[in-house]
Amino acid sequence: MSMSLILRRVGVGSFHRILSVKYNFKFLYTHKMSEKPVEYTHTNGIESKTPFLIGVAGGTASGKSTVCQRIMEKLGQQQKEHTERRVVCISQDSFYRTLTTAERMRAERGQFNFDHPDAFDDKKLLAVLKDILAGKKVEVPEYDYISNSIHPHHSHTIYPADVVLIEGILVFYFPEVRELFHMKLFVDTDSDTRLARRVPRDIMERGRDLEQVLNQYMNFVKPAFEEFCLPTKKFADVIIPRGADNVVAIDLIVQHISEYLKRSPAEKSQLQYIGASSTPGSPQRAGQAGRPH
Ligand SMILES: Nc1ncnc2c1ncn2[C@@H]1O[C@H](COP(=O)(O)OP(=O)(O)O)[C@@H](O)[C@H]1O
Ligand SMILES: Nc1ccn([C@@H]2O[C@H](COP(=O)(O)O)[C@@H](O)[C@H]2O)c(=O)n1
Repeated sequence: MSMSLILRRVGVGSFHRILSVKYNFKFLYTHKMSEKPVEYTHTNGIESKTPFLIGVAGGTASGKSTVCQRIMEKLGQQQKEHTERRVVCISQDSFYRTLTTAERMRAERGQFNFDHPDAFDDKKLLAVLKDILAGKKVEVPEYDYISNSIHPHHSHTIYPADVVLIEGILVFYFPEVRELFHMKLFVDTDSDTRLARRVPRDIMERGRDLEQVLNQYMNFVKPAFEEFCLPTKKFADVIIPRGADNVVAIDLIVQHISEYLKRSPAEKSQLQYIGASSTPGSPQRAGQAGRPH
C-alpha cells in the first residue's frame, strides 16, 4: 500500500496524531527518473549496494533503542544470523570519545557532560557511516557505561545490509553526519516519562546510584537536551510520539522499510537519491527554512 493510500485510509488528521510526517517523507514514494546513475560500490572485487541509512534521534530514554528493536523484530531480523541480516542497528554511544584521566575522574563522580556534542568522536562516526555507505563491513566498538569507556575487547561486526538504523541523542546534531541519512526519525517522549525510565535503567544497568543519576540529569542531561538535542527535531522526516508505545507509527515505518526491501537495486538507488536530496540543510535544500520544533 502506498503512503498516500495509507494517509487516505487513516485520514490525515488521525495520521498526524499517530506520527508527524514532514512533506519530504512522501518524496520517498515519488517515482521520478533520476539523473543519478545506479550506485554500486566494489569491496574486494564484489559488487555491493549502498544501504538506506535511517537516523533515529530523541532524548535520553525516549525509547530510541526499543523502537529500533521493535522495527528489527517486526521485520524478522532479530532471529537471523548477523551475517544474514538485511536491517541492522548501531548506537551513537559506540562513538563516545576516549576521556582524559581528569575527565575520567569527573565521570566517575557523575560530573562529566556526556550529553554535550564534544563528548562524541563525530569524525569517527562520520568515517564509519561513510564506510557503511560504501558497502563495507565495519567494526563498531561496544560502549561500557560502567567504566565510561569503549570496551577494550568487545566490538560488533556490522555486515553490509540493505537498511542501517543509527540511534542516538545527537545523531542529527553534526551536519555532515545528518546529511548522510536518507530518512530521519525523532522519538518524542515526554520528559517526565524519560526521567522515570532513566533512573531505574541507570541504577540497574549502568551501575549508578540515585543521587548521581539525579544530579547528572539536572546538571547536564536536561540542559543539554534542551540546547543540543531538541533543536534537531526540526530535521526529522517523521516524529514518533510516545516511542515504542506508538505501535501504529512503528507499523507504518516497518511497512515503508518492507516495501523498500522488496524493490530492485535500481529502484532502491532511486529512492535513496530522492530521500537524501530532500534532507533539510543539504545543498539541494540550502536556503529553505526547517520547521520550528
Ligand atoms: N514503551 C515503553 N514502555 C515501558 N518502558 C519502556 C518503553 N520504551 C522503553 N522503555 C524502557 O525505558 C528504558 C529506556 O529505553 P531505551 O529504548 O533504551 O531508550 P533510549 O534508547 O532512547 O535511551 C529501557 O529500560 C526500556 O526498557
Ligand atoms: N558514560 C556514559 C555515557 C553516556 N551516558 C548517558 O547516556 C545517555 C545516552 O544514551 P541513551 O541510551 O539514554 O540515549 C546520555 O544522556 C548520557 O547522559 C552516561 O550516563 N554515561
